[in-house]
Amino acid sequence: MSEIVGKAETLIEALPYIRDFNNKIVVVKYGGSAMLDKKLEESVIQDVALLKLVGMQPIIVHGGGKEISKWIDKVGKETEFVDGFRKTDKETMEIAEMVLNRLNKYLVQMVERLGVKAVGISGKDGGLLQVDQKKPNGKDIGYVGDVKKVDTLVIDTLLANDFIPIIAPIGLGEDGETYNINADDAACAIAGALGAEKLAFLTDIEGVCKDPKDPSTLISVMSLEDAHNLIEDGTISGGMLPKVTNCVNAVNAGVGRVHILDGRIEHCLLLEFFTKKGIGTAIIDTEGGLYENERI
Ligand SMILES: Nc1ncnc2c1ncn2[C@@H]1O[C@H](COP(=O)(O)OP(=O)(O)O)[C@@H](O)[C@H]1O
Ligand SMILES: CC(=O)N[C@@H](CCC(=O)OP(=O)(O)O)C(=O)O
Repeated sequence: MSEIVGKAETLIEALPYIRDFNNKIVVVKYGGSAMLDKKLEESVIQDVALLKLVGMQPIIVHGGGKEISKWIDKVGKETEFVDGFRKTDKETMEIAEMVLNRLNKYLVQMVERLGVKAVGISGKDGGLLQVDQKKPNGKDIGYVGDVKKVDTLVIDTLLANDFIPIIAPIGLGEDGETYNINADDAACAIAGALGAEKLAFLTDIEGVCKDPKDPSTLISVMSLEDAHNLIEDGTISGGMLPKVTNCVNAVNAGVGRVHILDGRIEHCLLLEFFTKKGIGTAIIDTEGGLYENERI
C-alpha cells in the first residue's frame, strides 16, 4: 500500500470511534513527563484540540506537582509527601495556587493558539470543587482537600458554549479556605460527576503491567474484577495503587472507560482513542457491554 493511501486508512480506522464518541465528554488528567517536555506538551494539546474539532467534549484537569516542588524549593522550604499527598501549610498552599494558576493560563494559551476556544478555571470557580480536609490514614497534612461535592454548572456552561474547560486542582472548604487537591482525585471526581464517557490519565509508564519492569507484560484491557485481583495479589502496588483505585471508583461512578496511558508517547490520546489496538490499559466494566470495534 502506498504511503498516501496508508494515511487515509488511518483516518478510516478512526471513523467508528469518531462516530461513537460524538458529543461525549472525555476528561484528560494531564501531568507527568508530558507536562515537562515541550514536544510532548505540544502533542497533548494538539490531541485535545483535535478531539474537540471532531465533535467530542474534552476537559483537561491538570497537575503540576513537579513545578510546585521547584518553587517550594526556591523559597527554601522542604517538600513533604504523605501517602502520595503534599503536606500543605498556608504558605505551601499560596505557592501551589500561584504555580497551578499560572500553568492553567499557559495551557489555555496553548489551546487558543490552535484556534480552539478554552477557559481556565480552578475548582474554586462557580463552587466547582467543594472539599473536606483529607486525612490519609488519619494523618493531618494541612490544607489538602477530599472532594465532597462537584457543582458541574460552570463546566456545563463552558461546554454548551464550545469552550474546552481547563481545570486546576484547587478547591474550597466549608471554612472558606483554599485546599490543594491531588490532580488524579480531582479528575476522577469531575469525570464521575459528569458521567463522562472516558477518563484518561497520562502517566510515565506504559500502563498497568504484570511486571512493571517489563513493558511487554502490559495489560491492555482490565475488568473491575481483574483490577481487584491484581491489587489483592500485589501485582499493582506503589504509585499505581491509588491510581487504579481511583480508576475503579470512576468506573463505579458511571464513567464508561478509564485509560491509563503512557504520556511519554507523542499523540498517546489519539493512539488510544482512535485505534483498535490502543496503547495503554483500559479499565472497563465488562458487564456494561462493548462498543463495536472495541478491543478485549
Ligand atoms: N503493576 C504495575 N504496573 C505499572 N506500574 C506499577 C505497577 N505496580 C507498581 N507500579 C509503579 O507505579 C508507578 C506509577 O505510579 P506514579 O509514579 O504515581 O504515577 P504518575 O506517572 O502519575 O506519577 C510506576 O512507575 C511503577 O513503578
Ligand atoms: C494534595 C496534592 O498532593 N496535590 C498535588 C496537586 C498537583 C498534582 O497532583 O500534580 P501531578 O498530577 O503532576 O502530580 C501537589 O501539590 O503536588
